[in-house]
Amino acid sequence: MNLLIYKTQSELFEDLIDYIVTIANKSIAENDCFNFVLTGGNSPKALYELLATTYRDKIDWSKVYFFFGDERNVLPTHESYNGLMAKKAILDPLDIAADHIFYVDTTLAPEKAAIEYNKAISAHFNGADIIFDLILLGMGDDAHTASLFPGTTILDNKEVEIDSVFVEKLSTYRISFTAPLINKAKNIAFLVFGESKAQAVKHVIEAPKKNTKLYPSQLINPVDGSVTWFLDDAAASLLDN
Ligand SMILES: O=C(O)[C@H](O)[C@@H](O)[C@H](O)[C@H](O)COP(=O)(O)O
Repeated sequence: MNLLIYKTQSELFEDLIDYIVTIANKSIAENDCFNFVLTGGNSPKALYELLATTYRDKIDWSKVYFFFGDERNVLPTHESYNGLMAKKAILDPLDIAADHIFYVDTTLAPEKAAIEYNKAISAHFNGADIIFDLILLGMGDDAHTASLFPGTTILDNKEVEIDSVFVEKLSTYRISFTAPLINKAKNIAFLVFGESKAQAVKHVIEAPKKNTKLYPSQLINPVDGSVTWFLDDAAASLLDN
């Protein structure tokens, strides 16, 4: 696990973009494509906007395929649909082709949406192992990541797949990558900033004994890949070393 801590968000974004560009260009050079999983939430919006403007010339976007690590159970036109945030922040500005974007079809019931998403992603990987080049993750102040929330059934799903899950505390369904699917990735990057996340960061990174039911982000341990935490000082403020 790599831990990178920054004084400001702009310094964090600069390094995170350099990290993304490096992985993207290596993937494109080796496989002529870059399979990139976006996170939802508020943290990544400015990152996506920077990739689509200041840094747009750093990557051949025609070779990039976009996926979503989780999605809310709302229609694609709803303001809290992660796909809509990404569409506005990066996918439309970069004019990404529709067949390069894998949205979760939330016009379907959650369980069916997860089944269809699994089918679409398996077809994209053409029956090969589903190993993404890079998965971006955020983390909530309750140490959830993607839609792996504390105490939910998806935490026990050991399959490499997308699943639907009822999240009691939100009284809503979510569609999400399981931890085993996330852990297959070549590269995983957590993007976590702000004081409100400091306690969760400490529990996830420094807890002497794991408690993945309580701190689901502890489930993220890539099988062969690497995980890098991009934190600002505030989010890292309770870490010992
Ligand atoms: O659908 C989502 O909301 C995300 O996938 C979720 O896991 C998010 O990354 C965290 O909740 C952090 O969200 P913020 O970046 O808004 O703090």
